[in-house]
Amino acid sequence: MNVLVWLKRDLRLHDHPALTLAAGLGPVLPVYIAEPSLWSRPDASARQWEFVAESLADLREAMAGLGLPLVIRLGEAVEVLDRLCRQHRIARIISHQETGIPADRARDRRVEAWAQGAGMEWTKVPQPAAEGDPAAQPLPLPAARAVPGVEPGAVPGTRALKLAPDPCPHRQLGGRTRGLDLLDSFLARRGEPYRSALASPLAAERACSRLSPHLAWGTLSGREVAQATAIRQAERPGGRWTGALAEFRRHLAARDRLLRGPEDGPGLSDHGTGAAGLQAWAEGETGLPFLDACLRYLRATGWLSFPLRAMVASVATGPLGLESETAGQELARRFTDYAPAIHWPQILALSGGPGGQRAPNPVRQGLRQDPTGGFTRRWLPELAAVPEAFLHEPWKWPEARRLLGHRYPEPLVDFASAPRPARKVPARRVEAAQLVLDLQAALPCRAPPISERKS
Ligand SMILES: Cc1cc2nc3c(=O)[nH]c(=O)nc-3n(C[C@H](O)[C@H](O)[C@H](O)COP(=O)(O)OP(=O)(O)OC[C@H]3O[C@@H](n4cnc5c(N)ncnc54)[C@H](O)[C@@H]3O)c2cc1C
Repeated sequence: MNVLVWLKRDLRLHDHPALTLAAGLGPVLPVYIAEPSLWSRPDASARQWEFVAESLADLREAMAGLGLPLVIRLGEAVEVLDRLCRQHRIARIISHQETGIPADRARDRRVEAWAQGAGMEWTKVPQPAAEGDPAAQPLPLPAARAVPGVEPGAVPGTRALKLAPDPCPHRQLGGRTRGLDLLDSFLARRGEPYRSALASPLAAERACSRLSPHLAWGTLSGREVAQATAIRQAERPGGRWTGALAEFRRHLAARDRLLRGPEDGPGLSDHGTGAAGLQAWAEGETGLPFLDACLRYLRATGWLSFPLRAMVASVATGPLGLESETAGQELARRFTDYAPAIHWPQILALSGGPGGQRAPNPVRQGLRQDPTGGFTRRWLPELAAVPEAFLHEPWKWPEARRLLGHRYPEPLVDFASAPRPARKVPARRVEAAQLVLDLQAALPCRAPPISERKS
C-alpha cells in the first residue's frame, strides 16, 4: 500500500510517529505543501517562511540519505493531495494532529470532505508529548521505502508565496542541525543562568534555549528535547543547573498543555482598528525607550524572551488601546517561532483575560532590566547623546527639546495615568488563558512584567 505522509509543523525524520506508522505500511511519499491561502494570512510572514524553507532544504538532504525523496508542492492542499494520490496510487494519508487557527481547521475540513468523497483514509496521529509516559522513548529513524518516480519539486521562494519583504538580519536559521546545536549548547553551557536571565534583555538572548522556532516548525520534537534534558538532569550538574533544568522542563510541559488544549485563536479576518498607535508601536517609535528597544530588537531578530513578549503585548492592548487581534497579528508576523496554539492564549491572557493583566511600566522595566542602558542604546542610536540618568525617561532631560519631536518621538502615552484594559473574554477561551496565567504566576522572574501592579 502506498502511503502519503503530509508534513506540516513536523519537519524532521526523528521521533516522527506519522512517518514511523507509514513506513510500517508500505512505500512512503512524504510531501510538504506550501499553501498560498495560509501564507497570505495576516499572521504569516517572510521570516517564518524563510525558516521553513531552510528546514525543508535540511530535511530533504536528510531524507535523501535514507533514499526517501521529500516532495514539495506549491498549491492548495485539496488540489495537491488529489493530484498526488491519483498519480501515485496512494491508498492512505497520514499526518500529525495540529492545533491551529480557524483557517487551518477550515482547510482540514475541506481535506476531510475531499478524502471522504475520494474514499481516501486520512489518519491523524498525535505529535509526541514532551512530558507524559516517561518510558516512551523518542522514535528512531524509520526504515522507509519510497514511492518511486515522484518529481520532488523545488522549495518555493517568498515571491512565489507573495510574501511582503520582511528584513530580519539576525533571524535564527532553520534546519534540524541548527536546532540540535542549540540544544547541545543550552544543556552543556548556556542554560545555567536560565532562571535569573529570562527577564534581562541582554542575558536572555544567550541563556534561553532559543529552541522555539525549531519546536514551532517541528525540526525537533518536544519529546526529544525533554529527554535530552532528563539525561542532563540525571548527571546531577548541581548549582544553578538544578533549578534551570527543572524550570525549562516546566516550560516544555506548558507548551504541551497549550498544544493539546482547546483550539483557539481569532479568525484573523479583522485587520484591526488602524489606531494611530499601531504603526508607532510596530516600528518601535512610541517614545518609551525600553519598549522601543524591545520592539526594534524583535523586528531585527524575530525573537524576544517571554517576559519581554508579555510587556510589548500588554502595553499594546492596555495603555496604547490596540485591539488584541491587531496587536497579536502584528507580533505573530514578527515571531519566527509563531505557534498559534501558544501565541493566542498568551495574547488573550494579557489583554484583560482572567486576572485582568495590567501592563507593566516600560520605564520601570528599563531601569530594572537595562540599568546601564547597553541594550536600549544599541537599538536606539538616536539616543546616543542622552545621559544615562535620563535614558529611560528622555523627556526629563534638560535638553530634551533638542531631541523629542525631531529625532525621537514624544512618549505616546503618559504611563502614570494609563487605563487598565477591561475586555470581556469569551468563556471558551478562558481555559487556555488560565493555563498561561498559571505559568506566569510561577515564573522565576516574577518581578517584572506580568506580576507588577501599580497602585
Ligand atoms: C504575547 C506572547 C506571545 C507568545 N507567542 C509565542 C509563539 O508564537 N510561539 C512560541 O513558541 N512561544 C510563544 N510565546 C511563549 C514564549 O515567550 C516563547 O516560547 C519563548 O520566549 C521562546 O524562547 P525560547 O525557545 O528560548 O524559550 P525557553 O524559555 O528556552 O523555553 C523552551 C521552550 O518552552 C516553550 N515555552 C516557553 N515558554 C512558554 C510559554 N509561556 N508557554 C508555552 N510554551 C512555552 C517554547 O516552546 C520554548 O521554545 C509567547 C509568549 C507571549 C507572552
